[in-house]
Amino acid sequence: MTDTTKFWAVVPAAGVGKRMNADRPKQYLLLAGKTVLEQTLLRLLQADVFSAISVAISEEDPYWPEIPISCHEKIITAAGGKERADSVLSGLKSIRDKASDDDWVLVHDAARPCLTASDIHHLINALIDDEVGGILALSSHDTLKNVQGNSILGTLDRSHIWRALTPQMFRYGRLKKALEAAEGNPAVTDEASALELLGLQPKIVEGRPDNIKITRPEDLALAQFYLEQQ
Ligand SMILES: Nc1ccn([C@@H]2O[C@H](COP(=O)(O)OP(=O)(O)OP(=O)(O)O)[C@@H](O)[C@H]2O)c(=O)n1
Ligand SMILES: C[C@](O)(CO)[C@H](O)COP(=O)(O)O
Repeated sequence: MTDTTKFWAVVPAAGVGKRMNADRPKQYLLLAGKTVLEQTLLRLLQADVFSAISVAISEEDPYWPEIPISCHEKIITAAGGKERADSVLSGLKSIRDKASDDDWVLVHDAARPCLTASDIHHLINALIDDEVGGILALSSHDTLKNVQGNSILGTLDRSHIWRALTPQMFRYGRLKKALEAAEGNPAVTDEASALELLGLQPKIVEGRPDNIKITRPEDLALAQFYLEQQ
């Protein structure tokens, strides 16, 4: 890495949060006195490593202009897309005049507010000299079953099954090209899967188990607990 390499963050925050069954998108629900999105952005800013943070916001979003952090000097707003991958690509395009192809981009879900600055630096330190990049992930502590309907077909080798988290860290140019090549592909639910489609093998870096994604109603209380413990 040259000492001119910069770090950028892209935060997909344009989802509707269907599984949350709330009166607003989950990134705008209150968590420890702030919105989920503000908590997430504060975590990224606390890492003190990003040249800028591009936040992909739905064009129907009335909440974003009302939260003070949207005016932060390091925050850039991008238009969200139909799927998460489209929002991430839009975020990448919003910094194309600033980022170099060899700069690192960390993509982090708005819905993961319990990320710690230490895990951001853990991921960067682990991959800074890597050829491809990679992701924070969690190994499984449970027995894993291959299931069809409600029947068990067999037991999986848990050493080969990891749960992908975010941030996911890749070089700007390669990530943008991979997502452009994968546009419209529903199998691309994270950045690593777009790189995999190019035949690359992103690395796994074990992350903290409290870096949960707020997805269902019960996740909010768990996130509150984790923020209180950190
Ligand atoms: N078109 C989309 C869809 C999702 N996201 C973001 O991607 C992250 C992870 O996605 P997920 O947990 O699936 O969020 P939602 O799509 O909002 O949830 P649901 O599937 O329950 O609607 C979230 O921060 C979400 O805001 C996005 O930026 N653009
Ligand atoms: C990117 C991600 O957080 C990795 O686990 C996850 O795939 C995003 O949530 P979604 O429900 O797949 O959109």
